[in-house]
Amino acid sequence: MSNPPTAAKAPQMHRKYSSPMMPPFMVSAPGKVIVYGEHAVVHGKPAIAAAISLRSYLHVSFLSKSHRTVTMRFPDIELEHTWDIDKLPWDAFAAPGRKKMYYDSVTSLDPDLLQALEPHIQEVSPGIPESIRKIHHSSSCCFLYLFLSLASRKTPPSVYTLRSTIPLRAGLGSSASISVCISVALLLQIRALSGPHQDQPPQECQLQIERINHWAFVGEMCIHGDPSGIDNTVASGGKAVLYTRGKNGEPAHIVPLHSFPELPLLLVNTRQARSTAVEVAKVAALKQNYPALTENILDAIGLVTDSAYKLITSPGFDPESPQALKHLGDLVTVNHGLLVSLGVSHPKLERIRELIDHTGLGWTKLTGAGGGGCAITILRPRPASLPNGISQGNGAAHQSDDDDDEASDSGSEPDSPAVAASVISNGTKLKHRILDNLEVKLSNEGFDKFETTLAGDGVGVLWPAVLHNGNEEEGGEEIDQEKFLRAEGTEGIERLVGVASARAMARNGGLRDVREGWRFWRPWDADEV
Ligand SMILES: Nc1ncnc2c1ncn2[C@@H]1O[C@H](COP(=O)(O)OP(=O)(O)OP(=O)(O)O)[C@@H](O)[C@H]1O
Ligand SMILES: C[C@@](O)(CCO)CC(=O)[O-]
Repeated sequence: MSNPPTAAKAPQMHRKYSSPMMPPFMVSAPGKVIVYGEHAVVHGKPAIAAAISLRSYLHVSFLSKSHRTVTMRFPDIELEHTWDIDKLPWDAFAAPGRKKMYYDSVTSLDPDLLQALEPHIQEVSPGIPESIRKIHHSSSCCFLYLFLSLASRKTPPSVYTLRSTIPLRAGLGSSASISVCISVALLLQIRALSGPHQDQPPQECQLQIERINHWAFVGEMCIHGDPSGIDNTVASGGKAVLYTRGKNGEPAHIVPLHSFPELPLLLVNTRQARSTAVEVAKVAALKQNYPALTENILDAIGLVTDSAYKLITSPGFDPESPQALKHLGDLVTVNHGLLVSLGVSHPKLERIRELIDHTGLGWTKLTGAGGGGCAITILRPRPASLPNGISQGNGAAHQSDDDDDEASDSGSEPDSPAVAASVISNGTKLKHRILDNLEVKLSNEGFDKFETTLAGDGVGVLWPAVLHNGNEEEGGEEIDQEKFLRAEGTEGIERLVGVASARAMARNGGLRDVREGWRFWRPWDADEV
């Protein structure tokens, strides 16, 4: 497999797109969950977020020079639009004082550039309902702002096809993930990135990730009003970070958490649409009306994050130890309560929490902006510890601090405390029975359940978009745009792009998906690409 063109070392090749046509290539970026600290992070408190295994995938293909068009195909939101490259407002973006280089720092959107883009955004999806049109326009604005900032008038005609396995507007950073994909694709096209390749030193990996993240933040600003930057940071670099927003345009303080445990995570989507911008504005209004009270709640959320950070980075931290997990779980519970008091929960999130609490499977909180979206549950690690200390209260199971009592199978209802206790004697099989039973209940109430792993890879590159299925001798199978569009659901997309989690499970205990042919910038273990 060849590497992406790395022009940093060959300046004479810079921005040269002559024949033969560039091969199609793919990039991908993960979604994220905020484990602790959402909303408070907007107001300068620390938060911890981690990448998840759900991802967006962007396929870039090139047309012959006779076309002078750029096409955005975003079927997840039923958006497809083609612009004439020559009619885009290149002059506005290249005006003296406005032109940005790929290494420049852009911390806010330029209102004049937004105005120059406006007619090109307005021509997208006329005559559809306003609520959907707004979504189309956010994605178009993100794409066009980045395209005009990073590409040039001479850019080759191209088609950008994006599909995501991350549910939209669910608190899982779908917008950041697409911003990262668009940024990395454009940066690769203009040869402003080096690698990813084997043996790339960690500092060099970090530099590429920062460059991508920087532009992804610009894309995020086009979609959100006032993002903290935490989502794009995790979608770019992967794994997990402690993130504190910079004050007055200063850079954010980002501490990569390389020791963050790759914990199994239950994710439940309320399927209640909401907008991050609206939820963030709710908290801003609360702060305006009740400044001292709101500041205290935000401070308390910051303390939750601090406590988790101290634990995770303490010497000898063992995520498998029941005490450590209980500490992380208690913090999840407290964090959720504080978010409820900020007014960003939703009855559906509370219902999910009630259903999961009843099983004793783990600790649950809303994640992301709330107001709908998703809940996360940190699962107890070993079936043996699953029902520890479950006791009866108001008909629901809840955890006590008492840890080591065993109980026997009573044969009652699968989610009753007695049956939860029986998991100890029946191990993993029963844990899965409880999970299956929960899935049915959640699905009956219209919720979607996903099982994922925390702390995965960041940006990935498949250059060219060819998979060899383990056989480097044969030419391999090209992933073309049509195959990508035809792939059915998450499973179909993952199969097409070479994700083999089952194989990985057998090989490494399910800790990391295997992504055949894909390369990643992994500053935490630069050799293991
Ligand atoms: N698969 C996709 N295809 C095209 N556009 C997308 C896709 N996923 C997200 N977007 C864009 O991102 C917007 C969703 O952003 P929003 O911040 O509301 O949700 P989120 O990023 O999933 O949640 P959060 O920010 O709380 O984690 C959509 O309106 C759309 O413009
Ligand atoms: C609610 C919020 O804190 C998290 C969104 O995923 C907003 C942000 O950080 O931009």
